[in-house]
Amino acid sequence: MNFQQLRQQHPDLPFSEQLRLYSDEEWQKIIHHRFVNELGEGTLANQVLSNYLIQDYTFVDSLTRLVCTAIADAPTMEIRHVLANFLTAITSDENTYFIRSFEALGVSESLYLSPKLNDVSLEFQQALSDGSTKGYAYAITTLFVAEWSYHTWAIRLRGKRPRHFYHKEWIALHDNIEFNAFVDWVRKQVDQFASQSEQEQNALAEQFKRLCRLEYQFFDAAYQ
Ligand SMILES: Cc1ncc(CO)c(N)n1
Repeated sequence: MNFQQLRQQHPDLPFSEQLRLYSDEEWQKIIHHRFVNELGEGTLANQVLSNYLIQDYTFVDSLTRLVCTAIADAPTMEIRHVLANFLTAITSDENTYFIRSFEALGVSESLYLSPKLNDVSLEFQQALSDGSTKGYAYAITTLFVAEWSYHTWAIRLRGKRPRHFYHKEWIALHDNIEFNAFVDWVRKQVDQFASQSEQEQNALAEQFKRLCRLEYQFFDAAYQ
């Protein structure tokens, strides 16, 4: 089924939910990934988490660039303000999480500042960079996959109390009042893209699916 057929079958769903449904198979693989389960149980091996965080530190670097271009392309000052606040969060609280975790896990600065990127990370960089060159809607939809998927698995882990701070805080960074409000806001932005042309909608749906696939492959890669 193509994206327009899916929209016709589910005309009452918000655009964000239509996008998600179009990529449901990939989406479920992210939310129920072994990595997520082990994070919640606190049984994730340090080696796996180290592999993941080393790659993810470069992902977050690319993500900050994407947010910068979304700010530049944003249609209003109010939108710039919300995105700038998010940029502050990922360059402060989230950044210090990485640095403290690298220290606790014994990952040296030379390793996390000049890592050897795996294939999924390289593809992710390309997808994020594509996401930042095609205008506001494309950039926001790209950001949306990353934040909404992490938000969704973090909510799923509510009530889990892993012992180590590097497990606990990675969940808390994706389930807290400010972050949840931000994800809600992004979702409402995306819902407005229902008014774009069919051709643009289809491009957003394909980008959404491509990113969902990369998200679970990114988890897979931490085990290799
Ligand atoms: C790969 C990946 N996707 C999403 C997020 C959430 O920002 C992250 N930190 N890493």
